[in-house]
Amino acid sequence: MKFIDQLKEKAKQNKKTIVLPETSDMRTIEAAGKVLAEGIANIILVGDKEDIMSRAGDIDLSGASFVDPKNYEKFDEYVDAFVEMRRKKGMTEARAKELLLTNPLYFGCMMVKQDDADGMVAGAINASADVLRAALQTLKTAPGTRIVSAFFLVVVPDCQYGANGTFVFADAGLNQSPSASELADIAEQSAKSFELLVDETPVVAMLSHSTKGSAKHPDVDKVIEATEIVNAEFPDLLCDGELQSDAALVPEVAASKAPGSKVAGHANVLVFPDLDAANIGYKLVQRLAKADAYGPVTQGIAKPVNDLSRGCVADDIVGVVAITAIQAQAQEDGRMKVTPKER
Ligand SMILES: CC(C)(COP(=O)(O)OP(=O)(O)OC[C@H]1O[C@@H](n2cnc3c(N)ncnc32)[C@H](O)[C@@H]1OP(=O)(O)O)[C@@H](O)C(=O)NCCC(=O)NCCS
Ligand SMILES: CC(=O)OP(=O)(O)O
Repeated sequence: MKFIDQLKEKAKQNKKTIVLPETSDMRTIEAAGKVLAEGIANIILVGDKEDIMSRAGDIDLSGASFVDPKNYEKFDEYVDAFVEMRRKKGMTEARAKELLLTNPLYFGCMMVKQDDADGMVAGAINASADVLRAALQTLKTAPGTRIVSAFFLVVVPDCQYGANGTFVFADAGLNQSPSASELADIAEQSAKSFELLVDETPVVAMLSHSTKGSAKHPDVDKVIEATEIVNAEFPDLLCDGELQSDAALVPEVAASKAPGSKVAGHANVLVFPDLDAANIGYKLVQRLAKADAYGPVTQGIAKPVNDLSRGCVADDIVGVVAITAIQAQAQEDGRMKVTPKER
């Protein structure tokens, strides 16, 4: 079975309700049809039902729910809740009304916040910053979480590295210049996400342009410090750094560059030193190695809201919907809990 089909099967076991706010986008409509046809999740489409149905053509959306902010019976409830939570940030009733009427990202996040949906997926037509800001402002971090971060689940065809070519790439979507402490949090979160989605032991490489002292630079020092934090706080987690990506992935290179490392040559969770490296890296692998790349999937938000690349195709959206449903169930079960140590 293809890896993505395993994720879909997992999602089907506990059918969740996922809201898709970007209904002016045909890939989103196509994805909604596929999710419904395959029984992966229940779908809420935000917008005018007639308009969406007319654009859907042959795509069967008969199983979807449609919610139009303009005439939704809970609209005023959402406005009140939004004002209440953002009052200290200067939110007024008029501004909240306007935002929830005109910006489907905020409306979708409020559906999740108010428990009318289990998760949201967007980002096919909106920039990541806009999707993530709406989620962070409304849903906030999960208890005990210091930072929210984002990863891609990358599935490389015909690849013997990682978990049969499956990897987590982090943080490829959110934190632009993480500190050593933030990188350590990203590593812990990413290991948990890998375990949840791939069902294999995470092997975490803290990536750098240096392997075990081969280069000296403050950027390298940051990765070394992050690795030390992870190893001190999570001694059971297989994590090593600083490693170049060839040393992280290829056993023969690992043997010469990082002899004795339990991680080098076997990594399946790749923690990049910053967003530039991670975002550029995942797109290169996606486009040059023809990998599937699902995400950016967030980790650490109180309830799952996941992003997409504007370059996505409908099947990417379907995959992220399945991942969102799995995360929602895991959060409900308390499987994603973190207990951060004081630093
Ligand atoms: C996500 C992002 C927009 C947040 O930016 P920001 O300037 O902190 O945005 P805001 O100030 O509006 O923050 C919104 C809220 O999120 C919180 N927040 C921001 N980053 C956070 C993080 N990593 N973890 C937890 N909360 C965070 C802020 O504290 C703020 O909370 P508040 O409004 O309740 O006080 C910004 O980090 C970003 O643009 N990241 C890069 C996204 C991107 O372009 N990715 C590349 C393509 S995938
Ligand atoms: C994740 C990402 O890079 O998003 P976009 O391609 O939309 O900028």
